[in-house]
Amino acid sequence: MLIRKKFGFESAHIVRNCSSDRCRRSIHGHSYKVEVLLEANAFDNGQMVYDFGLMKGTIRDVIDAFDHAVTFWDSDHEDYIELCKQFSARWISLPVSPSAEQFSRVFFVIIDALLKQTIMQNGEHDVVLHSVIAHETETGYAQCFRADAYNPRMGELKLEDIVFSDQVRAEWMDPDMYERLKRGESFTNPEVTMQVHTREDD
Ligand SMILES: Nc1nc2c(c(=O)[nH]1)N=C([C@H](O)[C@H](O)COP(=O)(O)OP(=O)(O)OP(=O)(O)O)CN2
Repeated sequence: MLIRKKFGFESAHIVRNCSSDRCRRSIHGHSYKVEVLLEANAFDNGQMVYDFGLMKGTIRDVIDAFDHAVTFWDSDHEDYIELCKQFSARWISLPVSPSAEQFSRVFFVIIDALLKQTIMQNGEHDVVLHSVIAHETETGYAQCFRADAYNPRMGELKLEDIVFSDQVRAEWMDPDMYERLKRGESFTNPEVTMQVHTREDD
């Protein structure tokens, strides 16, 4: 069975070398929607694949990192990268260009690692990431499946090559979360989560 949880963030970028002129050489922003699809063949103690509330921990933090941030390709012009860092406290550097396709791959690789390193507490069974959908606009989206995430022909995505600015990390529940993820440390789920409403929950 599949479950799907939707998140949102507002972010700015340029996508170099694409066909759309407005997109390739002008900084512009989108109200992104990201759908995270999880899969399992059995239920937890609450007869769920995975409690939606649990997805509002590290998974939400990683997606929210991109909110009110500028995301750039680390192969972009060095002057542009320098200006992004100088004039935006919140920035993310990616080893790939920030197209909808690459956003969906970036989220897949990070969330996949998070899930693999999460110690479940409520009888969850073999919960795996099925896919990630990144909606760039109301009409355009990309969906990344496992084979896409780890496909070197689409660009190699290593956790250590994705860099979050100091301000982004400072706003996480655990500012050390991404460093812990890269070190392969475990994340233990809370036994109970407290309800915190977000726009997407309404
Ligand atoms: N396959 C992709 N195509 C395009 C991407 C992308 O990430 N993957 N990105 C862009 C630009 O970022 C652009 O801003 C969005 O393009 P588009 O969908 O054409 O945007 P509109 O605002 O014009 O959307 P409409 O709903 O069609 O008005 C370009 N292409």
